[in-house]
Amino acid sequence: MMHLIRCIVVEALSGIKVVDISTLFAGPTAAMLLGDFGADVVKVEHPRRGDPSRGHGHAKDGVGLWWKVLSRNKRTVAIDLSSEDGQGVLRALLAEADVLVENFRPGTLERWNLAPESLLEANPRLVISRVTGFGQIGPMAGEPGFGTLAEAMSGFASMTGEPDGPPTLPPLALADGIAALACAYAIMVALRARENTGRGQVVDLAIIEPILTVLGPQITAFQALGVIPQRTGNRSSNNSPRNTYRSRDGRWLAVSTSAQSIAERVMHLVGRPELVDEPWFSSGRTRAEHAEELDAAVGGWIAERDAEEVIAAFSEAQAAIAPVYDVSDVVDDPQFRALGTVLEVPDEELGSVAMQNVMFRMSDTPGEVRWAGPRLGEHTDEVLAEAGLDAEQIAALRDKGVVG
Ligand SMILES: CC(C)(COP(=O)(O)OP(=O)(O)OC[C@H]1O[C@@H](n2cnc3c(N)ncnc32)[C@H](O)[C@@H]1OP(=O)(O)O)[C@@H](O)C(=O)NCCC(=O)NCCSC(=O)C(=O)O
Repeated sequence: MMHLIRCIVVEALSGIKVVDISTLFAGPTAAMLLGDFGADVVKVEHPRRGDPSRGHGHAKDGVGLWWKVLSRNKRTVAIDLSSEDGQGVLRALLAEADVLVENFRPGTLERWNLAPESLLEANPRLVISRVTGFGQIGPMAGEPGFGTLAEAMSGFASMTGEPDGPPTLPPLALADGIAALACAYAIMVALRARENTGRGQVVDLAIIEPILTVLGPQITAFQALGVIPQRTGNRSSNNSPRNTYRSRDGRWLAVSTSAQSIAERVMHLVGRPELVDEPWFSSGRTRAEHAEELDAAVGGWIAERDAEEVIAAFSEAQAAIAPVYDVSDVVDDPQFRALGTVLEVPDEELGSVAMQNVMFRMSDTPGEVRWAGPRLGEHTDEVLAEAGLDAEQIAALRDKGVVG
């Protein structure tokens, strides 16, 4: 019997149907993370404009590459949600759905007669995840939001960069990515709650909040001690040596000594064991006050050796070091290769497309990238038929421009 069950349940989230009407990155990434583990994700796009992420970043042969990653494992349906007919089609899709992911500004779903209360009335088991910049309540609720604004408002940018330089934004959608992870987590929590209560619910996820979790104890330290984190470049206020250092052959290497044991091994390795006996060496925070001296010791030692020699010596000493990679190194790296991190996914439009694999390995119900982002409206007929519309109804909606 056990054997039979294991054969049938191959994917962790099979049987979970997700309707993703969100755009750009935070909401769609959350839906992608569910699709990676077997949820049936139906991505809804505007019939004429498509998702804006199709046009973001690099394109090959006119095909957006980010889209290929973001919409992997999803089926795509084009529905104009601003039309009454389109709203009816969405309601039909939601009748059998477990999860709705949306990221319109508060008020937009309501304006489209798709208020969460009415969706829950029709399907009380639905989990509705609302991703916004600032949340559903409060003075900024109605404002358009981007991850960039969250990186600014959370305190992240104020503590990032060189001490004498400007506040620094990351060159990627960092707060969106963090919000996406939180959103996927929130949905799993709500699905688990539904097992207890039998009811779905609304999740209010503001992009400005999950990044605070990553920022750690900054609020706690401020309230307790008045500490305001300052920009420290590559240094950390929590430990030292912690920096990037240049080897003799011109490569950059990153060292961290968050653990006391590692800090001690590093100083023995670089020939400065006496520093370990300094009273200030006994904690990361007090080591950080001596970053100048510690960086000079480690940086000087590394500068006299080639990177390969440095890495081998750190490994031998069981100290922590990593080369600073760019993506060309990532796709070539034996560790990532051993993990199967980089994947080639067959694709009708591009032949094949490389991307990062699912985020972690599971021994019994592993995730899988089954296909890359589909064409606009590729699965409209199939998905609407499953929702109970016949071919004539679909053709009529297509003629009106409601679906594509
Ligand atoms: C992304 C936004 C700033 C876009 O703001 P607005 O353009 O004012 O849109 P609204 O939310 O009010 O939604 C209405 C618009 O949705 C568009 N839209 C999208 N899909 C559809 C479909 N399927 N049907 C009809 N309309 C659609 C359409 O253009 C509507 O405009 P009309 O036709 O005029 O009605 C906002 O949605 C927002 O703050 N979202 C929450 C935070 C978020 O997820 N931000 C992006 C993260 S990515 C990021 O940070 C980054 O890229 O950087």
